[in-house]
Amino acid sequence: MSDTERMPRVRTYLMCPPEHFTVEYAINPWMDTTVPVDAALAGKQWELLRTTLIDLGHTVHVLDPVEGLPDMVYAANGAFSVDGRVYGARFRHPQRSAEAAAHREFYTGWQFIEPEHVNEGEGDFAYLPGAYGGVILAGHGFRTELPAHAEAQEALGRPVISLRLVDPAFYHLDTALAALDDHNITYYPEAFSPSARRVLAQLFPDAVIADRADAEAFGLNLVSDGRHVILNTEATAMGEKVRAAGYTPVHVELAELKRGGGSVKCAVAELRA
Ligand SMILES: CN(C)C(=N)NCCC[C@H](N)C(=O)O
Repeated sequence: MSDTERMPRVRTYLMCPPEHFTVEYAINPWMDTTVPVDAALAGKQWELLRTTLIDLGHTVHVLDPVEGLPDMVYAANGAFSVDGRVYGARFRHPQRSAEAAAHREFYTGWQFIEPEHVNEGEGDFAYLPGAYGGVILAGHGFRTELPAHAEAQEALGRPVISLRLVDPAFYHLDTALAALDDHNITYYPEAFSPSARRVLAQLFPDAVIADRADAEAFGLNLVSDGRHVILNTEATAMGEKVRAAGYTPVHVELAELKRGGGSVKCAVAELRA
């Protein structure tokens, strides 16, 4: 399919500025507490991501950052919304647990479902409205626990496909898989268990397949509006792969946020009213 045939869909997003961003604890393999973070640079890169989304025609809401919650910039982890219903997050690590309340407050007026099980919002859940009548892909193995998948299905009324992650470097689903549009995905197969790989190959035969270098460059941690695929500047090869599949890559420098173990997608939650 050529680039001109891909139709973008206007989105509404939620982001949280890295005002209090530091790497003062290590809860994933990417975090190194011995190298100081350049907070000013992180702020500039975050702002460029925000304005890129706005320039593409999308709406970006901003969540107030809370002092003492340095990972709050990864706004995708705070909840997961589908058609006006919001399944709240419950963080695996105590360092992040207070973020859930800040997100809950943001969703005042939405139908909010309080979770019983550990889950890290859009970090481990992706929604494809055009695939199989609307399907949720869900990761488990490192952060989100398996019973949260059934809880999300009950809360959101959409089938949830459970996918087991097996490589600690790719500890959230959104480090290893992304929705490119309403019905297709890109993913790095080796991040998943053999059974999960079979499930993905069966459900998404036209998926764009990424390799380890793409995943390590956080090239799968992307945000797509169905046409424009926003990914970090390091992920050049991944950009070419999505271009070959008919999408338009838009690269944004986000190196400072990688220091906390995240990139574009982690910093952006989609609000599906
Ligand atoms: C793509 N990823 C991994 C995310 N969705 N979130 C990033 C979370 C980073 C944070 N330091 C943590 O380890 O929780």
